[in-house]
Amino acid sequence: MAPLMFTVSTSPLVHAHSNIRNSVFMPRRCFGQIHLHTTPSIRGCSLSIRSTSSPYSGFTRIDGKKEAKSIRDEIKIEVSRMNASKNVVPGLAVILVGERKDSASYVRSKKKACESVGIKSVDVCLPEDSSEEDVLKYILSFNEDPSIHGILVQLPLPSHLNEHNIVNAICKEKDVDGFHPFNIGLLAKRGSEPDFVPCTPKGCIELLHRYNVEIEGKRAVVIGRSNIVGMPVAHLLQNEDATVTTIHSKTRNPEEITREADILIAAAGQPNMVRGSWIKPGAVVIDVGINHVQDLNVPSGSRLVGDVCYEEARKVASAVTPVPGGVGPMTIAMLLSNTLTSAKSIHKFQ
Ligand SMILES: NC(=O)C1=CN([C@@H]2O[C@H](COP(=O)(O)OP(=O)(O)OC[C@H]3O[C@@H](n4cnc5c(N)ncnc54)[C@H](OP(=O)(O)O)[C@@H]3O)[C@@H](O)[C@H]2O)C=CC1
Ligand SMILES: Nc1nc(=O)c2c([nH]1)NC[C@@H]1CN(c3ccc(C(=O)N[C@@H](CCC(=O)O)C(=O)O)cc3)C=[N+]21
Ligand SMILES: [Mg+2]
Repeated sequence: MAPLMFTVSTSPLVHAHSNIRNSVFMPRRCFGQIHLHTTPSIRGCSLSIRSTSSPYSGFTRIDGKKEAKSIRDEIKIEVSRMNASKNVVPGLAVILVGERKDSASYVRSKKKACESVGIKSVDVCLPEDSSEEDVLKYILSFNEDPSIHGILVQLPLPSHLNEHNIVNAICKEKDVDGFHPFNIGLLAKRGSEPDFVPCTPKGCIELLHRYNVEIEGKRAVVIGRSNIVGMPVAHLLQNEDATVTTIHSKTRNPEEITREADILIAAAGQPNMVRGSWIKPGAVVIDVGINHVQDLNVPSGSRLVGDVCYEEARKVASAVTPVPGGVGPMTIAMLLSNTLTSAKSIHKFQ
């Protein structure tokens, strides 16, 4: 644990406009570490909903693309430091089954990101009708392969495959997605830390840290309870002493619950579900959703939107992540970070 050593204003409420990017309070090198927050930068305020114009002169667009770039720059330095000292190149294996276009595109982004920091990436693309044995064969060989430090099986898998059996086969030392029951168990268990935290949830928390958003004692609401995002991000927030409520598809009147949130994380996969009126004024909103919606005004015929109606949210919230350019790039940066951590741990490099 490496608490930050900044001594800063102890005023409990600081206006959002003091939450400037590039602020001297911005923690550096904070991925994969645990922070002590002494800078409550985003102002909490009354519950009355103002949906006309922003009460904050300092609305912040949380720039995940920029933060991810700076994390990659640091990872690149660490990768070369490790290579110089141990003659080891971290290696990530990605297994893709089937031909989903979105999955293939994430796999390409991961490969490109690996190249940009000097991590070796090995991709295996298997046909849609692969058997469980086919997939397990690759996992078992990567488990044994000393040049591979991280193994990721792109989800969702084709429906005839048992996700549970496949994810469990990844050895826990190379579980850079943090989806193995061992790591999920440690995440959920109080007083223990998992070896790997799932990348998207870790990216969300990292953004909150980097923008000096106070979490302790705040009300956090998570929309979604999936194994990939909703469930682990709720655990992470609770571990940081937020009071956490989870909303799912059976929740009644979700907007009444989201309006109480100081920190709102939307991961439902429902385009523009979160309207301005769902948001408490001054709240910080993290939009995980990646939804392709039809737009005949653009050449591709479709456009990427989040779960949050950004144009409405920016008038009410103090800070919002955009889609694209918010959580997505952070997810990939956290994957690189987890792969580096794994390689360091396997090769006993500090
Ligand atoms: N930016 C990134 O890096 C990533 C983005 N994503 C995106 O995040 C979104 C969520 O992904 P994922 O968690 O995998 O999705 P899932 O479909 O696995 O889970 C969605 C969750 O949202 C809940 N939900 C769905 N509709 C509603 C609704 N109308 N009201 C309340 N809750 C609802 C579901 O409830 P129930 O449990 O009851 O079914 C479920 O818990 C998707 O858009 C996905 O593309 C995902 C991973 C990474
Ligand atoms: N085992 C596994 N691990 C995952 O981490 C995993 C997965 N399976 N299955 C699918 C989801 C989704 N996911 C994303 C990664 C990057 C972006 C990303 O970079 N998005 C860009 C835009 C991308 C675009 O333009 O399409 C952005 O938001 O700016 C999005 C989504 C990882 N996932
Ligand atoms: Mg724990």
